[in-house]
Amino acid sequence: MLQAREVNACVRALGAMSGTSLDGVDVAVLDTDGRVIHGFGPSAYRAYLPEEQATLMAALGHWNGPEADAAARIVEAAHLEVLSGFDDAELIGFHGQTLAHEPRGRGTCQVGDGQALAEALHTPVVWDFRSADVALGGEGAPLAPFFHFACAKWFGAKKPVAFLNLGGVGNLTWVDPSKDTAETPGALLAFDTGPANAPLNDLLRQRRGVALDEGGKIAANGTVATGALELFLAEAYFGRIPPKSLDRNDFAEMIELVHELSDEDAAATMTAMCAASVAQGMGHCPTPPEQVLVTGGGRHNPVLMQMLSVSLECPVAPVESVGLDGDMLEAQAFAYLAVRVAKGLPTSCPTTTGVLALVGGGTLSEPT
Ligand SMILES: Nc1ncnc2c1ncn2[C@@H]1O[C@H](COP(=O)(O)OP(=O)(O)OP(=O)(O)O)[C@@H](O)[C@H]1O
Ligand SMILES: CC(=O)N[C@H]1[C@@H]2OC[C@@H](O2)[C@@H](O)[C@@H]1O[C@H](C)C(=O)O
Repeated sequence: MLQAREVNACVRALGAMSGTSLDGVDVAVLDTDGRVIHGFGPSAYRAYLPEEQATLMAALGHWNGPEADAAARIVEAAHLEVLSGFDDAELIGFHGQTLAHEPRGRGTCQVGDGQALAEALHTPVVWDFRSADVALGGEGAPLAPFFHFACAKWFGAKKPVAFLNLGGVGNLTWVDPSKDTAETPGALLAFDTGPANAPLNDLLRQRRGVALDEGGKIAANGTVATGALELFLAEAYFGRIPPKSLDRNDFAEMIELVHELSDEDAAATMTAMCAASVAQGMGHCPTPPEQVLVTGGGRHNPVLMQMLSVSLECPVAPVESVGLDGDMLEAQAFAYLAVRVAKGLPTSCPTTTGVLALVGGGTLSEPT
């Protein structure tokens, strides 16, 4: 019987995240009772090979069929490889790879079989974190907010702060740590801000065969096209009241807005689009946060960080400034959420996903 089910037990959990930028699998150990963070453990990263990444890319938008199956096998093999390097986890939180996300339509689809991983690793696995939330009327995303609340408590925040994740898609969590728990009404507000790095990555892959604008060097030599930026901000998504979420490719057509621009101007404009969507989203925060703590790969881009600093009305800093690891925060989040699921605790609430009631999303698969 999994010790995690004992209410007060601290569990050594391993979280695994394969995000929308499709670059690889992040894995991190977290010690937690599902409420309080007791400690952070080792972490690892397993990049997808170019041919694996191409298969994952081709599977985006496929809810099932051969493309989705091929993606699932890659996701399972990559996770097995990296998770096998850890031998003392009592529980694994396995997010899988999102191929499609349409919470108000067909649902949400993360591929990778958690039961197969539980068997291969001889360890219980929590997976399929998003379906229960969507079934109860929620967006199914973002799910990291309850962990963000625990992080704010962990570093001793006393006033509201915001966590901003800049991966393929951007998401913001406003946290009031003076409230007792994440479940307390008014403690959290969360939503996807807009596209973050994915559209620029896709543009540069098409035009230059490179995966990203390393260090923002291409954008640094460009000029922002204000007309394209204004057209982007006129998208209906930005007028929607949160909670709200996005699929990776919901803004794929924004490449059209920059298609006549040079690589440098297009990169500068797309970087500005990311920053401007965050600035627009900040207006939804119940009170201005004391600071915005940036996590995810976008914090490695100084041009993006500078644009955020200029356009937000509060200090902006990477999460490392409060002792957290911005490359592993999402993996740690799914370790945390796995423990909550095992203990029957909720993982989302009306103000994080728009779900009708507190819901604990996830399937617990024990090895047979
Ligand atoms: N040194 C860097 N310079 C510029 N951009 C970077 C750098 N490092 C990472 N990035 C950007 O961050 C992306 C990866 O971010 P991250 O790993 O947080 O995404 P993800 O977790 O896959 O996405 P999501 O959070 O949407 O699921 C890269 O694809 C790239 O666009
Ligand atoms: C459907 C889906 O996979 N959404 C991801 C994606 O990547 C960032 C943003 O969009 C966020 O909503 C979510 O991931 C993070 C880990 C979350 O659920 O908090």
